[in-house]
Amino acid sequence: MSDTVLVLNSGSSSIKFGLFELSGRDPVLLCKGLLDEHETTPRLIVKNPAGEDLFEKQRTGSDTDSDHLFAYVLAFIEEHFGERHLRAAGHRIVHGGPDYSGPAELTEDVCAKLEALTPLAPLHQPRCLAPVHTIRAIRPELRQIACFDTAFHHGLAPPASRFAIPRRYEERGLRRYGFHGLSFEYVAGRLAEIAPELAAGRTIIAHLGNGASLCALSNSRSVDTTMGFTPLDGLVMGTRCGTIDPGVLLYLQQHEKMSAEAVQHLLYRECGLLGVSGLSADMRTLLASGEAAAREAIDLFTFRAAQDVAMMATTLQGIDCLVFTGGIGEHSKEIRSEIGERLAWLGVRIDAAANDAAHDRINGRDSAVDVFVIATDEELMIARHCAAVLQAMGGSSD
Ligand SMILES: Nc1ncnc2c1ncn2[C@@H]1O[C@H](COP(=O)(O)OP(=O)(O)O)[C@@H](O)[C@H]1O
Ligand SMILES: CC(=O)OP(=O)(O)O
Ligand SMILES: [Mg+2]
Repeated sequence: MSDTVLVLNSGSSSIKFGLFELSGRDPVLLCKGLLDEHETTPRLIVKNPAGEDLFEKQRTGSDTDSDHLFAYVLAFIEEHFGERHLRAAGHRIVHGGPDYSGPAELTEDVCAKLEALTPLAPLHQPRCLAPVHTIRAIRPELRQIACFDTAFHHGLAPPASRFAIPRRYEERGLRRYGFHGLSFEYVAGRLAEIAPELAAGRTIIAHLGNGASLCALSNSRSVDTTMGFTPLDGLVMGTRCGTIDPGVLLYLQQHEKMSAEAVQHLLYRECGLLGVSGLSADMRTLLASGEAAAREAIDLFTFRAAQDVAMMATTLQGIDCLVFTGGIGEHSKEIRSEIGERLAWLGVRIDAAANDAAHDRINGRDSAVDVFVIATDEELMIARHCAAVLQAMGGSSD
């Protein structure tokens, strides 16, 4: 009887899951799915590893929240993969605070500690922790493991980790943590497989999805990143503002008389591509639109991404390799090309045909920088961490 692990990845715009078999050297995907939270027709979609539909469940009138869809995920696994032994549920937890440099078992105490970090990731933390409670209620004996977005950046040190505020606040945890670590860790691993000669070099990974951030890697380790204390910092995102003059927040509170809650809602949910375009947070919609405001939102997105690549390159004292990943980074040749053009002064040259094909290497022969497109796989990274945790705990099947 082979062992399996269920992986849940709750992002800001999607909830994905995967069931992995743990018998071999690397976890193998058995099925994957999506909890589509569309307002009127929320759905659970399950696919086989080839991407073909296996099952679909629409939430009905009596089903009031995502809990029901998680319960269906567990029931589906029991029905179709019940002969295997589900050993653990692994969760992407966006904020791990200062304490976690690796995965942790989700005991009640650990959950309470992570819940206390909600103000530092209000869009994500409750969504990440909700399935932990649901699964505990249905399968209290099932081991649950947290894999943190922040853990990959745990080695971040001053000055990269520091804000220019009085030291007493830093002692209370006000520092830069960084996020998207599971994605950066996976992509760094893939890059080392595709181009091992670059693993020791200076690499910048651009995770461009609904949330977006850059990571500067030296010797495959994170030395700087654009997200900070919260996943609000850095690049322009779907609905988040990214880096902003803190004076704007004071102005909104003092002169527009906005409450702290209203400012939080504005900065997390109404800014970014949505706020500037007035149209959509979805890059596909903006690229297809002929409206001037949509173009302006795209220009701001690529302008700020290129500016911050230069900032990361300063940390690294140069750049050998640039990697695009995330929904936009993997799928939009226009955005890759526009960011590449803004970085021409750094010697970046993207080859048009290779960029169209979007397969691994996309730089031209005359490029001073190696440029790649690598599809991220946060679920597989979580499954790998869980496999290591379970192995360290020993072969027992509890
Ligand atoms: N073909 C495409 N062209 C441009 N953008 C795309 C394409 N496919 C997906 N995207 C964009 O990717 C973003 C979502 O990224 P993703 O990484 O899946 O999100 P999440 O952060 O929720 O994991 C959306 O803005 C979406 O428009
Ligand atoms: C940390 C973060 O922004 O995650 P996501 O891209 O899933 O919103
Ligand atoms: Mg994501």
